[in-house]
Amino acid sequence: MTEATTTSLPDSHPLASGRTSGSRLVRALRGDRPETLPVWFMRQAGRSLPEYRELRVGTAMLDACLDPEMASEITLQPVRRHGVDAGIFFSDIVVPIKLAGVDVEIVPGRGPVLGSPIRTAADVDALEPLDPAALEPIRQAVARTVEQLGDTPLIGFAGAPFTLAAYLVEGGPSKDHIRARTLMHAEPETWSRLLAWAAEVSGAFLRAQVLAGASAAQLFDSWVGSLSRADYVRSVAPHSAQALSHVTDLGVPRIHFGVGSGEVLADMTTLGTDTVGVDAVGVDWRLPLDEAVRRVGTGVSVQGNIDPAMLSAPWEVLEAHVREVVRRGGAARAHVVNLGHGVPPETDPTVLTRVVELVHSLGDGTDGTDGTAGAAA
Ligand SMILES: Cc1c2[nH]c(c1CCC(=O)O)Cc1[nH]c(c(CCC(=O)O)c1C)Cc1[nH]c(c(CCC(=O)O)c1C)Cc1[nH]c(c(C)c1CCC(=O)O)C2
Repeated sequence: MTEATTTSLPDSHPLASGRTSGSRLVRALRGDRPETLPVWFMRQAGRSLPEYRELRVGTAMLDACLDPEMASEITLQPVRRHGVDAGIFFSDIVVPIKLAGVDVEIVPGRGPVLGSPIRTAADVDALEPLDPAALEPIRQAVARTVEQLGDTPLIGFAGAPFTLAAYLVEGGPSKDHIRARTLMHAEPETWSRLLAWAAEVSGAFLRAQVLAGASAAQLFDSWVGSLSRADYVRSVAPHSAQALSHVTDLGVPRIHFGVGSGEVLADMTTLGTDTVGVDAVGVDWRLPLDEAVRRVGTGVSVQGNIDPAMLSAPWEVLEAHVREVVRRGGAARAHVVNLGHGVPPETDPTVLTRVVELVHSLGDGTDGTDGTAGAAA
C-alpha cells in the first residue's frame, strides 16, 4: 500500500485540503477498495459529445487547449453528463512540445503532424527547453476546472518520452514507428538526448497541472507496444521514470498506461527499479485483468480495460463484458474501471452514461453482487 506521503502541495490543493483524498479514484489508486468502484474513460472529453463538437466549431484543437476557459469547459462536460469519478484535463500530449517552440499541429482525423521531423543530432541540439512561463494557460485552465469540480478529482497527464519521440521522429502518426526505432539503435546517444528532452518537457507539463490542482497524474505511453522488452528496459523506461519524477515529491498517485503493453507491463510498473514505481498501471483490452495482476503483482492498482469496440455492440453484449472486466479486476488490490484505450469518436454517449451506472451498481467489485461471481472459471 502507498503510505500517506508528505507532500509539498499547497494547503489549498484539493488533495492536500482533503477535498479529493477520500474520493473513490484516489482511494483506489492508493490501494484501497472503496465500497463502489471508480470509473472514468480515457478520451471521455471530445468528439463523442455533441456539446464538445458544438463548442469546438471554428477553433483549432491546439488553440482550444490553450484557451483556459474552453479547455476547462470541455474537461467538465463529460463529468457533468456521465457522472464519472474523475475529470481528465482536456489537452494533448503535444501541447508542451508546441509550447517549447516545436512546429506541430493536430490534423483532424489524423493526429499530431510536425512542420519538420526531428531526425538528426543537429535537430535534437536545436530543441529548446520549455519556458515555465509558457505553461500559464495550462495552470489557469486547471485552476478554473478544479474550482468547479468540487470533490471530484482531476487527473493531469502527459505523454511518455517514447510516444512523443514516435511523433517527433516520424513527423506524424505512423504504424510501427520504424524511423524512431531505427534512431534508437543507429544513434543511441542522439536518441537518449531526444528522450531526455521529452522527459523534461512532459515532466514540467505534468507538474504544472498537479501544482495547479490535479489530484492524480497519468503518463500515456500509447505506442509502447511496438517495442521489444529489452529495448523498453534499456532505452525507454529510464526516461519515463525521469518524466514521472517531476511529481514524486508532490505525493499524487501516478498511473502509467500503454497500448499493447503486455510484454512490458511489469517493467512499466517498476520503471527499472526493484520496487513498484507507480500507484496504478493501465491495461489495454488485450490482456484480461487477472492475467495483468499475475504479471504486475498486488503492490499496484490496475486500471482498465473495457474493449472500446464493445461500446457499439448491443447493450447485452457490452454489459456482460463490463461485468467480466469487473470480475477479473477483483484479483487486483484495487481497480479503477476504464476502457482499454480511448473512447472512439463515433460512440453514442448515452452508452457511456449507462456503463457508469452499471459499474456503480456493482459494489466494490469483489463481493459477487454483480451476480457473476458464481460464473467464475
Ligand atoms: C497518442 C495521444 C495523442 N494525444 C493523447 C495521446 C495519448 C492517449 C491515447 O493514446 O489516445 C492524449 C490526449 N489527447 C486528448 C486528451 C484529452 C483528455 C481526454 O482523454 O478526454 C488526452 C489525454 C484530447 C484530444 N486529442 C485529439 C483530439 C481530437 C481532436 C478533435 O476534436 O478534432 C482530442 C479530443 C487529437 C489527437 N492527439 C493525438 C491523436 C492520436 C489524436 C487523434 C487525431 C484524430 O483522430 O483526430 C495524440
